[in-house]
Amino acid sequence: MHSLTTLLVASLATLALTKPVPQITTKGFSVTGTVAKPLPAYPVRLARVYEKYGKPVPSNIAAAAAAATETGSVPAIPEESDVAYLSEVNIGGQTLTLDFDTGSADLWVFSSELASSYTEGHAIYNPNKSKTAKKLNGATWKIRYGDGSGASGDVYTDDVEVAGITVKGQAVELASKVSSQFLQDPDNDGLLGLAFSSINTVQPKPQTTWFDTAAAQGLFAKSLFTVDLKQGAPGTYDFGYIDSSKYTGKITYTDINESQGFWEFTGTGYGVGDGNFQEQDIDAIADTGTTLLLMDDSIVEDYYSQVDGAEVDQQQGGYVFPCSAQLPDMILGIGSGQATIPGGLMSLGAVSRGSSSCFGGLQSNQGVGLSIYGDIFLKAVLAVFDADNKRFGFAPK
Ligand SMILES: Cc1noc(C)c1CN(C)Cc1cc2n(n1)CCN(c1cc(N)ncn1)C2
Repeated sequence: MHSLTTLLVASLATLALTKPVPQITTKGFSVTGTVAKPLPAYPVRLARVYEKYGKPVPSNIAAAAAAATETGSVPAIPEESDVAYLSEVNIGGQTLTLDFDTGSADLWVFSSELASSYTEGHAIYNPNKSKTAKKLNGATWKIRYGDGSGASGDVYTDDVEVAGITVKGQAVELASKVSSQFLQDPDNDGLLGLAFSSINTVQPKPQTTWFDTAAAQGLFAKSLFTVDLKQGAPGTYDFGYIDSSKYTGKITYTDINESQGFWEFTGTGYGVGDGNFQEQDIDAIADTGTTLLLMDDSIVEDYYSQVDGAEVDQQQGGYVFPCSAQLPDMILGIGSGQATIPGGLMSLGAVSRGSSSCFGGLQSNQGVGLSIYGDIFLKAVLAVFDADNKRFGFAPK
């Protein structure tokens, strides 16, 4: 960066830290007198300028950015057989456990607007019991997921706390209808979408995800979150920072294409066990809301051809194999690196209690043309969803 720019940035930095500035609140401007309380955005924006040009962030700016922004971590608790992972969220003083989903962009909840026969066993959100709820008049939503499940209803805004970080005025979509798949899952009180807000289903005006609302309010020094899921054990979602103790080696990044609203990238190929790596473009999304690893039939058939006794079980709806089988590792090329999914993670366990037949973690994407790198993949890595730089990263752990 040549001297003029340095001078400019430095003067901006000084300005931001000394000049009394109007305190922007959600209700517009109010001047806070002579107290020089820099806008959260300034030091954060300044830190980003330095980062953008690959320069070290001066300690006073980094300190100001850190003081003005938030980070947080929340456990991700696996449901039975790791079919989904649930995390606590507080909405207007009410605690629910939601499925954080990087494959969708609606924050919806089981609510007081559902028939009580549908809410048994669930925590529900009742806006009439919240001091901060406001109805978003005229707004409705309706979502359909890849497996045919879905829900619909109307919309309020309220204060939503995730990982100790509170976002004011967040759109909360109340379910007045949910499909049968959700009724079978008593611990799941709804979803918190972490895909791009461009695919939010609220009409007439789509709303932003909790993460995008928080980022727009300048709450994060770095607009990114990490996902650390584990097989049969609690993991974490971290917001605004990368915890270096959660991975080994280095993080490998690949650019994402957000035009479909997903964390979508082009994988570089795959390998089965210690076999040859097959270089091929794989259009993939990183999706915490999908249990499995869903890929093209050719790859699925290649993988199970190396598993003795593996076969398609129509009744179970996919490949099964003897639970005694030694499963090969699955290697996924991403960016300049390769993610290894150990064979032990490539199973969802016995198809039913006591059965010796196990359900494969890798299944067909039914030819939809997109591969879905779901929880089976995410259990093998520390995943970084970096919105600032429009990139997805992974590291061994
Ligand atoms: C998950 C899951 N899988 O088997 C069961 C049972 C569950 C849990 N149970 C509540 C049923 C269910 C179905 C869905 N979910 N939960 C979460 C959202 N869904 C997604 C998200 C997404 N990104 N992509 C595809 N579908 C479908």
